[in-house]
Amino acid sequence: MGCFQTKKNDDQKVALRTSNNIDKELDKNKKEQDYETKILLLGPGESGKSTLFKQIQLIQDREFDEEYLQSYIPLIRQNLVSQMKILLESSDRLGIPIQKQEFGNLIKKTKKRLLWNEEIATGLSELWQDSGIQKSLEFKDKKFHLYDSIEYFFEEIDRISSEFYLPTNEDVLRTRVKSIAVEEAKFKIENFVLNVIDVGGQRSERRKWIHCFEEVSAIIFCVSLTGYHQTLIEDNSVNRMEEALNLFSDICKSPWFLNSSIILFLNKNDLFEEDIKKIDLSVCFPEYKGGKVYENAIVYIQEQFISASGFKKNLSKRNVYPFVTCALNTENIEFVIKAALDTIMRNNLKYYGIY
Ligand SMILES: Nc1nc2c(ncn2[C@@H]2O[C@H](COP(=O)(O)OP(=O)(O)OP(=O)(O)O)[C@@H](O)[C@H]2O)c(=O)[nH]1
Ligand SMILES: [Mg+2]
Repeated sequence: MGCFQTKKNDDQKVALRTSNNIDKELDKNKKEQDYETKILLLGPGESGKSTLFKQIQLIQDREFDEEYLQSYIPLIRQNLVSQMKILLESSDRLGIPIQKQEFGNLIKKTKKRLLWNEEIATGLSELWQDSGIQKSLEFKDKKFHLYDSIEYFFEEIDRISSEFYLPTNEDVLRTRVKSIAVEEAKFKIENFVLNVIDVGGQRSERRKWIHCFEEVSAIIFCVSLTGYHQTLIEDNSVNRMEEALNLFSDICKSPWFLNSSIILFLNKNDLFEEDIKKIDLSVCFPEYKGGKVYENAIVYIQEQFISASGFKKNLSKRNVYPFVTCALNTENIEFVIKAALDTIMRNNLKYYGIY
């Protein structure tokens, strides 16, 4: 017993000494040099990677410039049109009648981007209030999928329709544009120079991922917490969280990332907090018995991802570093990004033999 006790104390002393040395090295690095790191944002479609990319830009610059904000006007208006089209087509399929049929037909027929004008804005606003459309909304996620922020944008449609409209930061963060190209940018946050790479997460986009796999310091793997009750856009027989778990497992086991820190962002916490009150996590994990209790559900999901990583607790040198995030919340993201950067730097010092 005594012997074990002494051994444990020795281990603790070594761990403490190593940790203190790393702290000193971090302080030294912080004072002396910029620290370059390559961060790859991975995860399935709609998990929040591009939103995070925009937030990192915002953390660096503190605001988006006017030209950038303006570039979002057509995208936001197109989000409104495309989502109304889905609502109208779904109402037809569900046999739910719409009052404003004529304008509805015009929206359903649009193939290309609509030229935005007052008539379109008023028509969309009236359609949104149509009792048929409101009824169809009740079937969201069960019979069809809509962008997460579409309710927010429809509620703001008067502001968005104004000829003087300039999107806010929140509008930009909430806009949905599916990534179909790899986007790469350098950011400076404190004394870190981050080379951040954002890729498309839908299945058809993942073949491009391998081109970014070399010399990655860290992966930030994004998962939408709401995926537990949603299916994929690409294949509506597959649950989103199951897809995320499989993908995460492949990434953690990949020989490309043996020296990379694996940071997990359990994202869309704001939506999850609401959803978990209504939909039990057991719809995705039948063995889950924690009920509709937020804390139980988060812990359970986190455990599933740690287990999928294959990193054995106390046996493996590798860890998953999980964070619960809301990518729309700049303060939250600034906090977790800085914590993640600290983790990445500590791991790099360990891997490259400084400690
Ligand atoms: N409410 C809420 N919405 C979020 C959050 N994170 C992202 N979104 C929204 O979710 C949608 C999808 O986010 P994206 O950042 O485009 O997702 P992505 O992972 O880049 O998707 P792909 O490019 O298809 O791989 C956008 O409309 C975002 O505004 C979040 O934490 N909360
Ligand atoms: Mg994207």
